[in-house]
Amino acid sequence: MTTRIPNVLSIAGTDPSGGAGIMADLKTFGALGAYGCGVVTAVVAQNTQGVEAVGLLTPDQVRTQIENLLADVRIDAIKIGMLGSAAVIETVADALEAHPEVPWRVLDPVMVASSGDRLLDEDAVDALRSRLVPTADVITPNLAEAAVLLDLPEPPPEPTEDLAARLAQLGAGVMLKGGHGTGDSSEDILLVGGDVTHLSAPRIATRNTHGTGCTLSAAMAALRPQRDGWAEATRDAKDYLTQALAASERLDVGAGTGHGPVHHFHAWW
Ligand SMILES: Nc1ncnc2c1ncn2[C@@H]1O[C@H](COP(=O)(O)OP(=O)(O)O)[C@@H](O)[C@H]1O
Ligand SMILES: Cc1ncc(COP(=O)(O)O)c(N)n1
Repeated sequence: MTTRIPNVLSIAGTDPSGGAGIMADLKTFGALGAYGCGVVTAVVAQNTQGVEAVGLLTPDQVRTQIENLLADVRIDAIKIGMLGSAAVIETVADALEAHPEVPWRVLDPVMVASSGDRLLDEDAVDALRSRLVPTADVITPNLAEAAVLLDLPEPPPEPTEDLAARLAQLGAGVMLKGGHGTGDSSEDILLVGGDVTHLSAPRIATRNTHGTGCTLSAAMAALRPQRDGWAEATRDAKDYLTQALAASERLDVGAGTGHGPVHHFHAWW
């Protein structure tokens, strides 16, 4: 645990509507006492209704941003979100392997937006699984992403310890998210270093779920340098997200027919 202000990096795609991607990550870092840095991987034209277009950056553009940043700024934790292509996945994996000094790494294996639009090339899943997952401390798949990573025919209905254990065999700790379940509570399972933690929060009745996964993984990265372990950091990250979901109705973003953002600054305004 550090007492200095942590510098936390998001490597992710953009969301001009500010609810997901690197925009959500930087808000989350700021709300949780971390200084935010950002490396853009993709320029995404999206709003609360869905994704209109995806423009991927080249591997060279991504590599140069990371190297230039790390040559100057001490980074205390990294959150990795949308990467888009196998080539960018390889680039980020190479960069992380070349910088073992960055202590904490959270990988959100972003594949599909909450609107259903694809954010990762289909042929990139192998690279994600074999190159990037083993460089992460914790991966944060939702149920659909867990099914893809494990080659299951369809998403399981709820997180289970067995599913989390199979994901952990890919080479990282696991925060298996149950936001797409149906019960009265939203249940997640954290499995790190063989320790299982069940995390439960009341399911909030809202359409404002755009960026929940981004916000959770960013909160984990922001809090890990400020807490004693992943269990404590993840519990506090989920509490922050639950409060941001509960306060989301106070915002007025989008036409109201899509999925609005959560309120990242619910504790301030
Ligand atoms: N309606 C909700 N009420 C409370 N928590 C939720 C709700 N929807 C999602 N969550 C929580 O948000 C986090 C992100 O989960 P999920 O929606 O499954 O991920 P993703 O955004 O990647 O699809 C998890 O901790 C999940 O439990
Ligand atoms: C650039 C970008 N990255 C990730 C998501 C997924 O968002 P969610 O957190 O709702 O799964 C998104 N919509 N856009």
